Amino acid sequence: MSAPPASAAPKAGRGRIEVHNLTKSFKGFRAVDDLSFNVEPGRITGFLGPNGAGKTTTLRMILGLIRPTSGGSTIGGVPYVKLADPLRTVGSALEATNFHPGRTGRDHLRVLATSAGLPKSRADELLELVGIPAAAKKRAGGYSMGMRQRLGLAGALLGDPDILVLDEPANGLDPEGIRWLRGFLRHLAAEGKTILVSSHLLSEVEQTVDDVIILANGKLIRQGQIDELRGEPKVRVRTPGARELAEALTASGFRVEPGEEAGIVVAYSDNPAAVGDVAFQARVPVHELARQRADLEALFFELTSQGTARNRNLGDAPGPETGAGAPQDQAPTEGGVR
Ligand SMILES: Nc1ncnc2c1ncn2[C@@H]1O[C@H](COP(=O)(O)OP(=O)(O)OP(=O)(O)O)[C@@H](O)[C@H]1O
Repeated sequence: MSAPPASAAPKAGRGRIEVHNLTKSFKGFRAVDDLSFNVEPGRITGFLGPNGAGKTTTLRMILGLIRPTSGGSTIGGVPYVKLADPLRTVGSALEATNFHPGRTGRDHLRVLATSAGLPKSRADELLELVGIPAAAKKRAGGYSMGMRQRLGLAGALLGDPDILVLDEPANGLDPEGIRWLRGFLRHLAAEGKTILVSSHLLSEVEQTVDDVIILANGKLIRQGQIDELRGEPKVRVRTPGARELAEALTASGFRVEPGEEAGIVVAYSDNPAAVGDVAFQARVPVHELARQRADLEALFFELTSQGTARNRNLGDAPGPETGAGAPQDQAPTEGGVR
């Protein structure tokens, strides 16, 4: 019996991206090095790493735009280039600046819609959806970076795909735009879509993402839920009676550790009220009491800048050769929305 067509892939795994041992070398330089991870439906996954870590190269391989040197990736169990209906399966926005400057936003989307066999009316629907209906008649050359980002997102959503792959979608957005994007992606994830967004700043996406995949020098450094990265919840107390409070908290069953300076006690707890109650009962004055938030930016920096993760693009490790990749590195594009 012959294999079922791609569109008959089991629904449960339809939106999952699987990357296995993905490697890309440019003239001997390993831009992506034996990368394996999964991206799950209904969640927003941050694909993170400093400049040059290999994020865009990985996304381009997932989308069939360049050929891996070894390893591979699948979407719902099928490699991108074998998808029966790629535009209705995966939408992507890799380069927000890559629009014909003389073409209006509406025309840009209409061209994409026509080439994908979708009705032209999708163009106006999408411009409305991403909040730039007034940009329909304006030439893309006059768009702000934020408008280009939204137009890129509209292009990615044309085929109402189950999966969205967005490269640095928050770049160039103002705070209102970032907040809008966050809500928009959350809404799409709640509909069950798989959302993979890259960023070189964990702090930029920490309020947006459920899961993180962190890269440095082409290698996987960390993968998991963002809450795991934040670590155990803690409550930080500033008090002139640090020793007494630490003893009282320990006697009440809290695990404590000294703070970064004298007069600070840190209790492992997600319940500031309970910590405050112990201080009150022990008659210890409290000058400040608050949840201690993990400094994810510092953690990200630590994870991606130490030891072997030290950025190879900063000069003290073998770096990439200059110049564009050899022509044989480019795979034929399959009409993906970019
Ligand atoms: N076509 C190419 N030819 C040679 N080297 C390349 C090519 N494309 C990417 N590289 C190199 O591969 C490494 C990874 O680049 P990539 O663009 O994937 O990183 P990134 O994580 O997306 O970085 P950024 O956040 O700056 O966009 C870089 O050192 C880059 O110079």
